[in-house]
Parts: sequence; C-alpha cells; structure tokens
Amino acid sequence: MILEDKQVLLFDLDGTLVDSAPDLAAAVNQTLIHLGREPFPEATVRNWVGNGALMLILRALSGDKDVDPELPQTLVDNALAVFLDFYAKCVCDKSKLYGNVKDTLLALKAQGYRLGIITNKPEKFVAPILDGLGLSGIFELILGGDSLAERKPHPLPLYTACKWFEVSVDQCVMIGDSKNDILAAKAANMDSIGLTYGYNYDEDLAVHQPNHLFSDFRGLLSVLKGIQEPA
Ligand SMILES: O=C(O)COP(=O)(O)O
Ligand SMILES: [Mg+2]
Repeated sequence: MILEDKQVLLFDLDGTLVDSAPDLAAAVNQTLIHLGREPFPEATVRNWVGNGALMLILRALSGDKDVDPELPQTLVDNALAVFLDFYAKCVCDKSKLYGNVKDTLLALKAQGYRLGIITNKPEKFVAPILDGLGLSGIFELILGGDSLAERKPHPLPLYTACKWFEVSVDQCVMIGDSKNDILAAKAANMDSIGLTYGYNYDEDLAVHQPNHLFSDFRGLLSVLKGIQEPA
C-alpha cells in the first residue's frame, strides 16, 4: 500500500543509513581498555546501540544490554567522557553507508520530499558522519539524542520535526531500524517504515508492526511515490 500525501521523511541514522557499529565498537573498546577492562566483540556492541551514548556506555560497563543498577556514578561519568573523546576521533573511520542509501535518498529528494534526521546519537557527531559519507546538504533538519529533553522512543523529536517543517503528523513518515523508531512513530501517531538490516537488539522488528518493512533501503521507493503537484 502506497503511503499517500507524505511530504517529509524522517530518517534514523545508525543502523538505517549508516553502519556505524565498527566505529562505535572501536571507541567503546578503547574506553574499556583505558579503564583496565576487557573489550567486547563488535557483534556484541552492535546489539547495545540504539538508546544513545550514555546507554551504550552503561551497557558496556555492565557487559550486558540490561544495565547494572549499582554502577558507581563517577565511573559512569568518567567512562562516558572518555568514550566521547575516543569516538570524536574515529567517528567516520570505518562507518559506511548501507547499500542503495545515497541513490535512494537523492531519488526521494528529486521526487519533492523534504528530509530530516532523528537519531539518538549525540547531535555533534551527526554532521561529521554525513560529511564523511557524502550526504551533507541532503537533510534540512538534524535532531540528536541530546537535542531535546526526550529522545526516541518518546515522540517529542517527531513532534518537534513536524513543527519545524510546518506539516502535520499525517504528512510525515519515520524510517528506522530499531523498535525505538517504530515505537516513537506509534506514540506520535505517525506512519513508519522499518529496515531489517540494522541494530534492533537481535530482536524481530516485525513485532512492532511498522506500516512497511524492507530488507533493502531501495524498498522505500516502492511505497513513496513522490509529491503530487497541486492541480
Ligand atoms: O546512537 C544510538 O544509540 C542510536 O542512534 P540511532 O537513533 O541513529 O539509531
Ligand atoms: Mg538506528
């Protein structure tokens, strides 16, 4: 079923447009080694991505997706600061666009859609990644995990984007790889498209019932047909 009357496409970043896990895992492991701890395989760290930098570090210090509630605050503060420093130095070293992302984004833009990014990643890292991967200038709005008082799965970033683009919730679609994206869309009463190749804690994204689910980014073109010019 075609998603009619859409004007604005809101994209998640990590796991949707960019495979950023190699650089995130490198910075997490540099942090752990700096603290005298054991590193984890990239495949493990990948499943901890999705709720922003602080949660990534809490999971890394806990060695598990479920955070140890007893972690000392000073350790957490120090580890987060060390991680942010390491990540700033390698933010786009090994990160790559997923297949068909750039061509599809350009095709959607050419069809008249306006594009934004809503990520849980700290905002300051987004522009260097987009620049490094040849996507600068494509997105009109970037909201990071620290841009507002709430982040996905809370609907606030989605509402904020609607307001910024001066469109209604019905005119937007949220596109992402994680349940946080789909749950935020549902909470905002917005349509959503899921992508199965990213990071979703090794869980099945279909459970959250996005309007459409694709294993290839190019799938978007089959349900978004471009903006109709007024007659
Ligand atoms: O950095 C994260 O934790 C997740 O970022 P995302 O919202 O772009 O997937
Ligand atoms: Mg994501």
